[in-house]
Amino acid sequence: MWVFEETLADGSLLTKTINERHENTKYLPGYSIPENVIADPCLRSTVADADLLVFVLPHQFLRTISRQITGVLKPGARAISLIKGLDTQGNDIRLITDVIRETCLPAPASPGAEVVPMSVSALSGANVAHEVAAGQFCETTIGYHHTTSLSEALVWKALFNTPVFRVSCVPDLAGVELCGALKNVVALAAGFSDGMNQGGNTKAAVMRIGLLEIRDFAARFYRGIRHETFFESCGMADLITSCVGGRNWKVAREHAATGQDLASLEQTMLNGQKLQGILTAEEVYNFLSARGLLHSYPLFTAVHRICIGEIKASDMLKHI
Ligand SMILES: NC(=O)c1ccc[n+]([C@@H]2O[C@H](COP(=O)([O-])OP(=O)(O)OC[C@H]3O[C@@H](n4cnc5c(N)ncnc54)[C@H](O)[C@@H]3O)[C@@H](O)[C@H]2O)c1
Ligand SMILES: O=P(O)(O)OC[C@H](O)CO
Repeated sequence: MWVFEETLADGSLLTKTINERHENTKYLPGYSIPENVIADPCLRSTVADADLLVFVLPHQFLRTISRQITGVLKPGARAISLIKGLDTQGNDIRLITDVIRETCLPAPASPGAEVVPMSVSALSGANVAHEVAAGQFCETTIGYHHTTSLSEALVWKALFNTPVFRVSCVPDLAGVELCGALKNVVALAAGFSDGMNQGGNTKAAVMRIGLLEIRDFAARFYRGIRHETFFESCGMADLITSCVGGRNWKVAREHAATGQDLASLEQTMLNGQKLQGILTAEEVYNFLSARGLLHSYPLFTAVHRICIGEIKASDMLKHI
């Protein structure tokens, strides 16, 4: 397991602490990591011989790591993304799995041979990390490209599925990824609603409107989106858990209740963890704005405007 190296508050290195204590004391304190998982600060040596690569890091760091590993990966290696976010190029939005496929290239099978890009799937679901680590039952969804075969996804299912982590596979890669990324924007909206002391009816309305915007966005801009995907764990279920106890929800609630700015709250409340919703709201806003479509996504638009201080959280409901 590659771990971004950090010096902890007591002066020790994060990788050394993980390997000696078998616990990630900064990001997942209180849970044991199996002894066969070794934290390695060297990205290239970690990935060099891997047949299966699991990408799970805040999406803003992906392009930096892909630059370091391209050409090092084993020919025939496959990847799966657990990242909930999007990538932007100017005013264009890219799926994270596309970025991995295009920028993390394997070495050629023999000198001079054509480089064959990796097959990349996505896993996303109602999977708040500490609950998964505690072994509480949950479900998750693996999305594979609708033009490829189920056998690709079954490799990943064999790796991830357990009696308490139940995996379903759907031939809708874009749908699974978009649900995972866009629910973070809706979770911010739900947090603003709760922070303003609105009740369950209002929050339910915010979540419903948010789910419609997610579905509309996916269907408008991507091919092969399946209606059923929104009822998988990656859809409705992740939206619910994120709006009930996720970090985006928590920080947004605090912002609406106290008026403190979101960036400082992210720092003080999350101890180095990152909010994905603020960045995703900005990316989606720029993408929609460039296409003259902000009016079709009032909730996504209002969330970004609140994040940049253009409107107040207390005015959100007027805008949606
Ligand atoms: N935490 C959850 O409950 C959860 C659940 C499901 C999916 N996800 C998704 O998984 C992805 C990662 O989330 P997370 O919660 O593990 O991370 P996080 O938000 O807790 O961010 C901290 C992580 O970022 C790493 N990091 C810090 N600086 C870095 C850098 N410069 N380069 C590379 N890595 C750096 C840290 O080592 C640490 O692993 C996100 O897309 C998130 O949406 C998270
Ligand atoms: O804590 P959040 O808001 O990043 O959400 C965590 C997971 O994505 C929930 O499935």
